[in-house]
Amino acid sequence: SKTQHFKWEVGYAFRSPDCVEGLVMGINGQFPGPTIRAEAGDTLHVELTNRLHTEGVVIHWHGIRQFGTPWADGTASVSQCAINPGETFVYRFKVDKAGTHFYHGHYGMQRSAGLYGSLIVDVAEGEKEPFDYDGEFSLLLSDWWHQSVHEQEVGLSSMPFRWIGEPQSLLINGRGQYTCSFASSFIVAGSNTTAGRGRQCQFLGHEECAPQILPVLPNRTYRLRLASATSLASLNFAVASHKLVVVEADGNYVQPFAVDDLDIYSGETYSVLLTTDQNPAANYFISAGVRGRQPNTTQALTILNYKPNPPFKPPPLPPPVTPRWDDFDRSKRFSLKIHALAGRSPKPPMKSNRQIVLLNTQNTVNGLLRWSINNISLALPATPYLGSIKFRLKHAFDGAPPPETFLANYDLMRPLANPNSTIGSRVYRLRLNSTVDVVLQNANAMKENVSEIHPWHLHGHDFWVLGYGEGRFVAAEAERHFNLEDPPLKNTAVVYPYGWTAIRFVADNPGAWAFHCHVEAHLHMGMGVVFAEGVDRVRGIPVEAIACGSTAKMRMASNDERGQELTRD
Ligand SMILES: O=C1O[C@H]([C@@H](O)CO)C(O)=C1O
Repeated sequence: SKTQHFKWEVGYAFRSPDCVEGLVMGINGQFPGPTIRAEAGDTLHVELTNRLHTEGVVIHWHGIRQFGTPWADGTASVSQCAINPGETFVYRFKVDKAGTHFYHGHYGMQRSAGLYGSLIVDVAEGEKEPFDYDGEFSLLLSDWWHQSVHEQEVGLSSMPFRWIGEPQSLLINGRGQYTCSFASSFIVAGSNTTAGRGRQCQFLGHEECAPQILPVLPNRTYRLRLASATSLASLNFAVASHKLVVVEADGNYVQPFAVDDLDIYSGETYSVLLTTDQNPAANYFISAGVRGRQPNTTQALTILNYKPNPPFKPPPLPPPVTPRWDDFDRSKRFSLKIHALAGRSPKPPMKSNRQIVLLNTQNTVNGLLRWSINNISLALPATPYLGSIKFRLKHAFDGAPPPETFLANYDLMRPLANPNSTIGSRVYRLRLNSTVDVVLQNANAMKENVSEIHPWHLHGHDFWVLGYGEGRFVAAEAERHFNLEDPPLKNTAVVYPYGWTAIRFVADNPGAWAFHCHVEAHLHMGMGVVFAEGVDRVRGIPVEAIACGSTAKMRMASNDERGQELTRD
């Protein structure tokens, strides 16, 4: 293993991700940011300088557990202070496990501004993956708005509320087409399958918004690494005429299974194997279309280009049809196909020490639309939790324990009679090395007969997905059906409308960790909680991570010396 050094500058640039010019947040002038390629066991040393003129920034390494380096998790207000314009923060951490990951901004809604990139970890030298392939491609999926992130943020916290709406475009590796389609000859009336804007794109290949084509040879097997950095969209991914064999989910091996298409939620990653066993005289469409919410966005397209066909040779067959957005039974069937690969992943403890039930509801707080968890809507404090817990700064956040469940007579199927909830900053304190079950319980939103889909992402840990269910989670009944045999290990899991999802994890990573809906707007509206375990054991928090809020004042009050010691202790 080795240490890899990167010098990155985050800044805005004019780009045309979907053929329409706007501002993107890039790294070293690149959008999406540079791909990091490492080997398991490597240490990454990323020197990040903020070249935004008036905003702080942080970068979260999604899927990396940050054992021993909780301050490098890159979550503003949780693991560190935002990096100020002109300042530099060094992210130094180990990538301990092979897998498909990505990185992204985690301050305000900066992920939506385009701050993301791929992070691929290969197996360590001498190790082997449990499958073979001849070549690979990384496809980072995202959604894109023409409205600025600032307008989006202000709209979400305005009265009257202004929802961000569905994205204008879907992007594959930062490329989409808003003004034209390169499958216009296949337009299906009334469907979002192909671009509604009938103009045919004329690409030479060098255009910023030209799709990145995947060149392949016949009769080979390719690994497609998919990662969804979307802000809102749940996606369905497919390659016309080709089967996809799922082998990895969120950086963990799964029991291989073949599908025609797969659902991928924001925050998830998958590897699929594709064999080029179709007629080699043709090219084939690759598509990603919206699922889970009523779509108003045309599907993202690129081409599987059988060599030696020209890259843009039009495929004779239409793009795959994205399954109906609200066919949730279909989505659930896919979720239930995912099992851990025997012998390659740890099994869950058979019992948990604690069960936390998290009910999500859409609420109003002083008339503003918010999301709440057990009736508390998360408002991140000015002082990051890691520092304020470590140094016992009592007034930096609400120290009361948050509720472990919700009222038994709560009607999940109706809008709240009283939609008021409160803003809060409480923390679930977990006993170090205890086994924790979390049940995500979905419910009706503000509008009747609406319950939305939410992908939840846990920082600092992988978790086992023990089960999904409909309606109210009833422990005695549900637990009998938990999968304790071969549940998949993941870091993101979806909770379906009016349903529940049960996960289990071991709180074995000293630090403060966010657990939240990965829909950017929903987190902004309060849809998250914070877990903390063993923080008193955390040693070596860099000064830069705590140079704000109450931890900064603490250091000044102690004339710097005690502060220095404290952070070194
Ligand atoms: O948080 C959300 O707000 C809107 C809608 O519920 C109210 O406009 C929407 O679709 C969300 O996901």
